Amino acid sequence: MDLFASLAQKITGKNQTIVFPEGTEPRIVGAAARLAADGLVKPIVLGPLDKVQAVAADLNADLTGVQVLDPATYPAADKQTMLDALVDRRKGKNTPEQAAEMLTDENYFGTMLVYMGKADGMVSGAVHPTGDTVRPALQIIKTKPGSHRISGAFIMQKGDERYVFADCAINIDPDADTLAEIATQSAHTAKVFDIDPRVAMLSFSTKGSAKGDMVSKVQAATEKAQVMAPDLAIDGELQFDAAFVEKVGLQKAPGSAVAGHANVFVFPELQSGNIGYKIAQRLGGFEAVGPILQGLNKPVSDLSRGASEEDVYKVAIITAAQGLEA
Ligand SMILES: CC(C)(COP(=O)(O)OP(=O)(O)OC[C@H]1O[C@@H](n2cnc3c(N)ncnc32)[C@H](O)[C@@H]1OP(=O)(O)O)[C@@H](O)C(=O)NCCC(=O)NCCS
Ligand SMILES: CC(=O)OP(=O)(O)O
Repeated sequence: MDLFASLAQKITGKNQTIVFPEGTEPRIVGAAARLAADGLVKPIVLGPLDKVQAVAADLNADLTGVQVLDPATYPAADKQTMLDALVDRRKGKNTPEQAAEMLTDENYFGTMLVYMGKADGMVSGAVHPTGDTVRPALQIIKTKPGSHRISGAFIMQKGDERYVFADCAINIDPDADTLAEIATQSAHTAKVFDIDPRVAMLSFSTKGSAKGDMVSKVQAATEKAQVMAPDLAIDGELQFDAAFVEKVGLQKAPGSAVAGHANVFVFPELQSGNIGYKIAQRLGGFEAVGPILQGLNKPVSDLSRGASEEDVYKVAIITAAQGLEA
């Protein structure tokens, strides 16, 4: 069965509530209306009712089943409860005055709805850059037990081909420990999407063909990931051709259980990860679904600002499916 059909089946009837802070953005309103009409999630879109309705009218979208919530007119008692919860969560980090200021930002408001259990997940980032979208989740929702860092993966798919690329969104220059954790998180994400993971730790070097600090970091991360998850197929350091092309894998990394057959690609830092996924998407014709945040206590999903309405719809389905696991 198609990936999204099977996820849609999983969430149907589960009434997962997903909050969309960017409620006046047409791609968001269109996707929320479709998700409600298809009975997949209960969307909450944030924004002034008249503005959301105007966007829906322009799109000819039906808002039946979509809750519109305007933070500006949120009841005073509920706002105070939210503020108290945020002040408590950010104790020692932010003052009450700073917390009140944070709640004027729709991404903090939406994240608090998730933190307080009033929504099961959040999807944002069609308009906001990644940092502004995910910082509230990093500060408030935080990592789940066993995770130390949050990272961002993409499911890349074209026809029957399906791969995981990570980290393409969050950790700018991960150290070896973080890279090892990204590898095990990404293997877990692969399993959620019915991919039997074979994880390649990517570099510009294969098995010592080049030297230097960048290569040593990937080698150390590979060893750490293998220790963290001895049952997983993880190997490195591998160049992309050695990881992906059987003949090249045999030539450059003979005996590797991953080389030539990798389907989970862990990039050494964010420049290569973010550039790599966009090249596969824009030149290679792969659909890029994500970034899916890995390691968070509750699901919050970022979008690329280049996301289409269809991307928003699909990321919301993934977020709701993650909510069932949380
Ligand atoms: C994610 C990002 C915004 C965090 O940056 P930041 O807010 O300056 O980070 P800070 O170091 O000030 O950390 C803010 C909080 O988040 C936490 N945090 C930061 N990165 C984290 C991570 N990867 N995992 C878990 N928590 C993290 C910090 O511990 C801190 O928590 P605290 O306030 O409770 O102490 C930053 O790493 C970034 O810009 N990444 C690249 C985003 C991007 O542009 N991607 C490309 C497009 S997708
Ligand atoms: C994931 C990503 O690259 O996001 P954006 O295009 O919004 O920067």
